[in-house]
Amino acid sequence: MTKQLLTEAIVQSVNQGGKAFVPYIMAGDGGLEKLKKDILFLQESGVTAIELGIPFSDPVADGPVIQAAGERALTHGVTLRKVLQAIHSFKDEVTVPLVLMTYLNPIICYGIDQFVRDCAASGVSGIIVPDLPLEESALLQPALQEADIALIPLVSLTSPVERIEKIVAESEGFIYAVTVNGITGVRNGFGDALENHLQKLKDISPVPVLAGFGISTVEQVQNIGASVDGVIVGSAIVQALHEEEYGKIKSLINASKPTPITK
Ligand SMILES: O=P(O)(O)OC[C@@H](O)[C@@H](O)c1c[nH]c2ccccc12
Repeated sequence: MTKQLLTEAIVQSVNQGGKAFVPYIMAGDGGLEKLKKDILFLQESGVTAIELGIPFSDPVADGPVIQAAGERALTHGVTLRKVLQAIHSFKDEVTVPLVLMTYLNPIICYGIDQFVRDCAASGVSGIIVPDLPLEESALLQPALQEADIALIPLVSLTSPVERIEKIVAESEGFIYAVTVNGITGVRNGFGDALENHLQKLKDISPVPVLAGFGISTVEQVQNIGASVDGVIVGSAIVQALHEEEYGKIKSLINASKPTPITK
């Protein structure tokens, strides 16, 4: 699937009167056999796209829930290569865009060109590399361009305006607006400056803006979603999948759908 389809999927969720909902899952949490089941469950439950995390030994941006999921996946012997092979094996059944989230090191070990070719062959439409600074994006960009895969930029709350403008100008797929300073994980409140920040991003961005980090409840999906094109929910989904609380996942997804008119 191409990067245009990723953007279109988000736009479509918004045009239908709701918001995009993108769950983050840790590939291979519970073993790679479970990956297909998880992806198809989320797809059938109405998600817009799926962010697929690759387990890594040194996940510097990750909080305790995702770290623990990564460790479980690593115990199952999950690697970047195995994840790409797995999604390749069932790609004909996947209709939602997949965004791969991996740190830079596994990509370098894999070989950049081979990595991008294999992502394209497995139907990946975007990648997120949290430890790749904008200044180094040329490392991946030519190969990704060729393969029609988006490099999704992360914009933090503390990025200065000039930097945000630069990131936004080069953005593809969507912009990942990080809602808190710090690591991933469930949080109860957000800073006062958040709504303004998200609004500003939306005003200047040519691609959709999705907000992520610390979104774990139906209310947060609705409240944060209201300022942007959609939300990304990681830790809450990872935990619920681990505990097989499928109803909880469905209600989070439903919170992004158009609200029925009640008389
Ligand atoms: O877990 P949270 O707080 O819901 O945040 C989403 C996040 O988990 C997911 O997008 C993600 C997982 N690892 C990352 C590393 C960097 C940026 C983003 C991520």
